[in-house]
Amino acid sequence: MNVLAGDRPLSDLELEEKLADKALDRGMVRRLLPLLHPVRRLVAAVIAIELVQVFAIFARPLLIGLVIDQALQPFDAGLVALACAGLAGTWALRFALGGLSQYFAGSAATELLNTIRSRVFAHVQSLSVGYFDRTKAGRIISRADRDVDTLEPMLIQCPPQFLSAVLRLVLAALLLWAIAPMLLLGLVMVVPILLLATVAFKRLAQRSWGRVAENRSRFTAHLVETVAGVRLIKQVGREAENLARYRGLLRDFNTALVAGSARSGWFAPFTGLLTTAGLALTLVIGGRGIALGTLTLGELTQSLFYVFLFLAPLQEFSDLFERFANGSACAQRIFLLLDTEPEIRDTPGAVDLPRLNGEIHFRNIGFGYHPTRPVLRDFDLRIAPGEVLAIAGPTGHGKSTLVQLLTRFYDVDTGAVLLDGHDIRTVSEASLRRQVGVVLQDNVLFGGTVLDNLRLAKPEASDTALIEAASELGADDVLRALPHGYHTAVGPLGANLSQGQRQLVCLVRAYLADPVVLVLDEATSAIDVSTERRIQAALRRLCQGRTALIIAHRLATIRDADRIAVIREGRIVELGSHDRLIGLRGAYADLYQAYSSSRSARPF
Ligand SMILES: Nc1ncnc2c1ncn2[C@@H]1O[C@H](COP(=O)(O)OP(=O)(O)OP(=O)(O)O)[C@@H](O)[C@H]1O
Repeated sequence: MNVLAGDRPLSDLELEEKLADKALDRGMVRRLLPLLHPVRRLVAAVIAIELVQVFAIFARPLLIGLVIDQALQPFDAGLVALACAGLAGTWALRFALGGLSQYFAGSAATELLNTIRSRVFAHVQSLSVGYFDRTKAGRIISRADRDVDTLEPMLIQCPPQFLSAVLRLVLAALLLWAIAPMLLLGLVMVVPILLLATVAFKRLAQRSWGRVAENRSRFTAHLVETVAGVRLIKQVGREAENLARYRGLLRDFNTALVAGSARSGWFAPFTGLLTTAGLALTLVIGGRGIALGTLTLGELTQSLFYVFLFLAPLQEFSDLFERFANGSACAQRIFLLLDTEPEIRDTPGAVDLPRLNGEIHFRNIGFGYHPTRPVLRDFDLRIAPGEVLAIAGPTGHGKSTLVQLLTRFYDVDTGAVLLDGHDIRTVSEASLRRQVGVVLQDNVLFGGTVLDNLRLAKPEASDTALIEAASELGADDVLRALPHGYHTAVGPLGANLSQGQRQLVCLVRAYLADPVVLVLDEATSAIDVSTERRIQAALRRLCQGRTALIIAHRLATIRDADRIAVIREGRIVELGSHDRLIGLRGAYADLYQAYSSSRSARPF
C-alpha cells in the first residue's frame, strides 16, 4: 500500500497525464461547448439578463450628466425628480434581475454538473479492473467530484460575465467617442499593455492552477488510502509517518497554491494602476476641453463614469481568466479520465455465451501484470464440467491471477481461457458474468440490509425466496440471529457483520445467481469453528452440480475437492486427488505436512 511506501516515482499513468495535458489543450474548447447544449436556454436567459443590466448601468451616467448640464442652472426640480426616479428604477431593475439571473444560473449549474457527474461516474464504472489496480481511488474521486465542481464557474458564470464585460467595454468606448474622441484615444493607449499582460497572465495561471489541482488530488488520494487502510496503519504503528507524508503533500499543495495566487495576484494591482492612469488622462484631456469650451461639466462627469465602465471589464477579465484557467485545468483532467478506454470490452462480433456445460480450459496461458514480470507461464489446465478443483500453493505464485483471467478482469497475454471451447475474449462480458459466479476474499457487501445484498444476485426474487435460498445453504439461523435478522443494515462495505457472516451472505448471493461455473477465492481470516463448519457445508452445497475453481486456504475445502492443482511460480507442479498427491510425497505433501504441524486452519 502506498500509504506506507512514502515517496515514489511517478507511475506510467501520471506521466501519461502530464504528456496529455498539452495535446488536450487545443481541442478542449471544442469539447466543452457541447456540454452546454442541454442548458443553452438557461445560459441564454442569464446572458440576456446580464445585457439588460448593462443598459441599466449605462443609464446612470446619462441621467447624472443630464441633471448637471440641464437641471442645475436654472434649477429644474421636475427634471431632477425624474432623474432620481430613473436612477432608483435602474437599481430596482438590478435587484429584480439579479435574483432571476441567480435562479437561472443555479438551475443551469445543477443540470450541467449532474450530467457531467453522471457521465464521469458511468465512465469510471465501465473501466477495467486493471485501471483501478493502477490508479489511486482518491485521484479518481478528486476528478469526479472537485474537478467537476470547478467546471461550473467556467461554464455557467463566465460566459454571461464575459459578454457583459465586453458589452460594457464597447458601449463605454462608443459613448466616450461620442462625447470627445480625444478622451477615448487617451484611454486606448493603455489597452495594448493590458491585453499583452492578460495573455501572459492566462498562460501562467493555467499552468499554475493545473499544478494546484494535481497536488490537491494527491493529498485526497492519500486521505482515501488512509481511511481504507486505517487498521493496517494502526497495526504497524505508522500514524506519525503517515501524518508526516500527508503534511508533505499538503505543503506541496500549498506551495502550488501560493505560487498560483502570487502569479494571479499581480494582475489586479497592475490593472488598478492602469485605471488610475486612465482617470488622470481623462481629467487632463476633459479639463482642457472645459477650458476651451468644447466640453460641458456634465459630459466630463459622464466621461469619468465611462472610464470606469471601460476599464473595469478589463480588470474583470483577470478574474474571468483565472476561473477559466482553473476550470480548463480541471476540464483537461476530466477529459483525460473520460478518454481512458476500458482495456477489456466486448469485441465487435462478441456473441452471448450459450448455456454452458461448465468445462474450463486454461490453454497454454502466459500472463503478467507488467510485460517484464510474467506471473503465469505455459499454464495449461483443463477442468471437467461439474468438477471441483482446488488450487493450492505458496503465496504470490499466481493463484488469484487465475481468477482474474477466468472472470476476464484481465486478458491473457498468450494462450486462451476457454469455456466449453469458447474463447472468453470472443463472448459478451455480460453473458460471461451471468454464467461465471465469483466469491472473492474481500467479501464486499454494499450498504443496505442483508436482504438488499442478497437481492443483488436475483433482483426479481421475493423476500421468501431469498430466505429460502439462505436456508438451503444452511445460513438461515446465522442470518436470522442478526439484530434485525435479514433486515439488519450491514454497514459500509458490510462492516457491521463479522467476517464469517459476510462470507455466508456472499455464498448465498452466489447460490442465488446460480452460475454454471463458480470461482471462489477463499477468505483467509480466522472464523469460529461453528461458522467454519457452516461455511464448509454451504460451500459443498454451492458447488453441487457446478464446475468450481477454488483458491483454497482451508484443509477441508482441499480435501473435499475432486482434484488439487499445486502452483509454483506460475506453473502447475502437481495435479491430482488429495490421496494421490500425498502419495507423491512432493510439493503438496510438504504443504500438507506444514499445515498439519502448525495445526492452523489455513495451510496455503
Ligand atoms: N493487480 C496487480 N498488479 C500488479 N501485480 C499484481 C497484481 N495482482 C497480483 N500481482 C502480482 O502477481 C503475482 C501473483 O499474484 P497472485 O495474487 O496471483 O498470487 P496468489 O498465489 O493468489 O497469492 P495469495 O495466496 O497471497 O493470494 C504476485 O507477484 C503479485 O505481486
